[in-house]
Amino acid sequence: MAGSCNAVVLISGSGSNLQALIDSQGEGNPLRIRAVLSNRADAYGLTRAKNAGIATQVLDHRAYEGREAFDAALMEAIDVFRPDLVILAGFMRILSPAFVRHYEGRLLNIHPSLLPRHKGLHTHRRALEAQDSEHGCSVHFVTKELDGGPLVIQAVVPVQPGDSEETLALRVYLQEHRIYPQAVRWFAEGRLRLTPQGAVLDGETLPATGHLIRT
Ligand SMILES: Nc1nc2c(c(=O)[nH]1)N[C@@H](CN(C=O)c1ccc(C(=O)N[C@@H](CCC(=O)O)C(=O)O)cc1)CN2
Ligand SMILES: NCC(=O)N[C@@H]1O[C@H](COP(=O)([O-])[O-])[C@@H](O)[C@H]1O
Repeated sequence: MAGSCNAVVLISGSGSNLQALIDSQGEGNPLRIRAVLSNRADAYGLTRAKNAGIATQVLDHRAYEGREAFDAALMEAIDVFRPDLVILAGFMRILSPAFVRHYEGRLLNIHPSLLPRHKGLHTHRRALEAQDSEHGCSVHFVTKELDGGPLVIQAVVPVQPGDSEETLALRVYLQEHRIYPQAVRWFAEGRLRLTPQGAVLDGETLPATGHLIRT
């Protein structure tokens, strides 16, 4: 990664986290997003990438016979760009063990909950149904355990009386757009890495929560 950190971003939807990462480039940040790949052709994130002059490609998972076949095609498409880092930014497919093995240690994800609470989908609704007083978002290294990889950063947001899924999601999004660019920049600068002991930042193993931010 001499000088710059080549990244490929995987999306499935709006791409607001992708936009935050695009906007974080430059100003001494070694991050260089070389391509954006989506499993959905209607993902608005593809438009964001094109507007930023970034290469895009769609691989529709429904066109493949099973998860492993899709993941094999995805790896082939990703490796064309020889990435130092693969970033999941609202990518809504569970990745096979073969995919994770291939990229482990250079594969990050952002999840809209305070992991390990509310792994999986529909996290804002589940936080409200559980009457959680706090919610938030987590950046983690991706492992074969779904949403179970070592945490890098978490941002905590309060759940407010009368919150709907939409109002809570907006509050979480604001923090996602802060913590993901920060975590990615740490990796791009060579400060963040995955070890058997967990996520390590500047030589120090991070706590189980990762770097915790309270808003
Ligand atoms: N092996 C891993 N794969 C993925 C991880 C991970 O930690 N390990 N993180 C997810 C991201 N994610 C939550 O942060 C997530 C994405 C998708 C799903 C899911 O159930 N997907 C369904 C399809 C849903 C759809 O198409 O709308 C599926 O793949 O069958 C759960 C969690 C990314 N992958
Ligand atoms: N389990 C994965 C998951 O739910 N990821 C979530 O999808 C949204 C994508 O928004 P975006 O496309 O605007 O970045 C984000 O809230 C992200 O945390």
